[in-house]
Amino acid sequence: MNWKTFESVRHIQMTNDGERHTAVAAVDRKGRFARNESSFRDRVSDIVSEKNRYKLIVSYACPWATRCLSVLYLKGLDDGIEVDIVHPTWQKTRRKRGKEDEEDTDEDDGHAGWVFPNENCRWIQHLSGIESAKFEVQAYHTRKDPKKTKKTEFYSIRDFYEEHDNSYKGPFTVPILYDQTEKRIVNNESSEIIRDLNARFQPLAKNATLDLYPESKRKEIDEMNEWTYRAINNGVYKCGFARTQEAYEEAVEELYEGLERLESVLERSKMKFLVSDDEVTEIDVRVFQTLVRFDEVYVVYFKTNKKCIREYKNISAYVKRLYAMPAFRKATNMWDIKTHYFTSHVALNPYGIIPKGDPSWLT
Ligand SMILES: N[C@@H](CCC(=O)N[C@@H](CS)C(=O)NCC(=O)O)C(=O)O
Repeated sequence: MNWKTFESVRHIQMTNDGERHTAVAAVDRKGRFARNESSFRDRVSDIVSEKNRYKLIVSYACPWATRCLSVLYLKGLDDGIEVDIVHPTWQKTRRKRGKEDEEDTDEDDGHAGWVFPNENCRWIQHLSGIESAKFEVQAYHTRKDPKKTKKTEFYSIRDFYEEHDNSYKGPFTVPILYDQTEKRIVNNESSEIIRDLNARFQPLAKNATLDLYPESKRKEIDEMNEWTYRAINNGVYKCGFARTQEAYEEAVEELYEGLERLESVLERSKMKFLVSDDEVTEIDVRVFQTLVRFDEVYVVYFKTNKKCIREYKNISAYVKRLYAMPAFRKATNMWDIKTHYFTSHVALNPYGIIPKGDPSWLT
């Protein structure tokens, strides 16, 4: 066990004392998880026809990022917008000045977050330093074309934020929509990125006729976005990152009320998707990402164990229906999902053991 590294990372994951921090530390005085507002909120104002001017930086593990990835695949934008994928296990994000090798991280900097390993790096070590706790690096996790960024190379997601604003203290989150011409973060808020992917890249979209936010359904989608975000998408995090029994119980109650409500919406409507029988919309994309992770991760890790998704008749059939669609399937990588949650927060799972689970019900 490397106690020095472990302690510095644990400290920063548990406190919010003005140092660079992660979302895990965002709690209020009552121990309730209080998510930070996203900070980069420019929108893509013109219609984009230039290939690979923008890139989307994601983790397969993150439900907010894979929202964007599903939309990118649904719209057929995979040849028009580049995608960079980070490794799911958080690492120290600051390397010693002048050192190229990511093993050489700055011991005095406790921040841990998303990184792109070198292409010759085969394993990522758990931050506990325990020898046996190491996680494979796939080619898709490795560092991407350095010429497209302002600095000579980027190692961590934090590097992208600090290129943009060196005084920014985090959290250094994905997804990021990055402008490769202006070399800047345009937006880091998934609910806005999916709207821009839906509407602003039409000349590059192979499936431009699909409208995920159609005029006639906007009111219904907005209304559903509100309660599903509060109770379900953000609700699982409020359960998992709660620091008092009271905060946890409040969050669990709200979460399961939300799931019962979703179950009855699907029971009553008998439609294939949430607000339409023939076309998927953004509400399906948003809700799916939480539901598909629920039984494999949240039930154990976030203590949302009153009921599994596979026990809900209508919700489980709905998740399976979406999972059968290539755009959803391609954006779902269960290895990255499980590896991230169980190996990144040293304060919550110090040994990085990944529970077995069984996602076979999805197919
Ligand atoms: N509001 C953001 C939330 C994104 C977010 O919380 N991403 C998490 C991963 S699931 C992250 O990157 N966290 C990094 C950190 O906390 O340091 C969005 O919806 O885009």
